[in-house]
Amino acid sequence: MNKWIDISQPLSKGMAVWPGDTPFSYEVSWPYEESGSVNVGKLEMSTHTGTHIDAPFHFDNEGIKVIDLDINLYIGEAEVIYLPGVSKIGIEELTPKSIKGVTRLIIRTDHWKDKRVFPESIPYVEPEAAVLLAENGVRLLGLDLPSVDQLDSKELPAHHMLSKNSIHILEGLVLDEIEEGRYELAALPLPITEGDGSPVRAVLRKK
Ligand SMILES: N[C@@H](CC(=O)c1ccccc1NC=O)C(=O)O
Ligand SMILES: [Zn+2]
Ligand SMILES: [Zn+2]
Repeated sequence: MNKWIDISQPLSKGMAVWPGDTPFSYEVSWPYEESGSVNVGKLEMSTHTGTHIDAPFHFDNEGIKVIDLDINLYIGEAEVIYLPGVSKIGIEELTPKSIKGVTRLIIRTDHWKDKRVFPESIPYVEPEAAVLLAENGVRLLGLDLPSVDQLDSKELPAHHMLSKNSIHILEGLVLDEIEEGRYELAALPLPITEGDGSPVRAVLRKK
């Protein structure tokens, strides 16, 4: 049996977050010395920190929230494809890859090399690609990038087109060591009832 591989960014102080967003912080707010029996921690973070999923509510006031997401999307068979050096992820880039019948598609670009620094620009998903992905059966798209849209986009066309085509989004994966092929994926969101997104612990196991 193959081992599970962690493809999540460690959550730690000073980690890269979206410019202007809440920095990640963890502290022991009630230390052992005070409580007499336990350390109790306190977290403060953006829901879009590190490896995370977006709920449609993130980009649509009428969209569903994290608690309403189908957990079956985030566990199961996944296909990893490698698109090194691309400036966008469009029909042209996807056509050479066989993605027929793939429910969970994970794209390794290697574009975000130093995860300690937020990137200046990223390859983005072309809205038309969402239709092609949906036609092939994709329901979850995971990437080693902090967004599926250009970083300065206000309209977020890829987020909207993916969502319109029933494709959910998993961002900020660490895929440096992951070869193309068929895997099992688990990347479950936390049950944040009002959530617009959630950090996940994402793991892969080669099939
Ligand atoms: N769409 C990005 C996040 C994003 O756009 C964002 C995250 C935190 C603070 C501001 C953001 N966008 C602001 O224009 C994502 O899905 O992670
Ligand atoms: Zn996000
Ligand atoms: Zn996003």
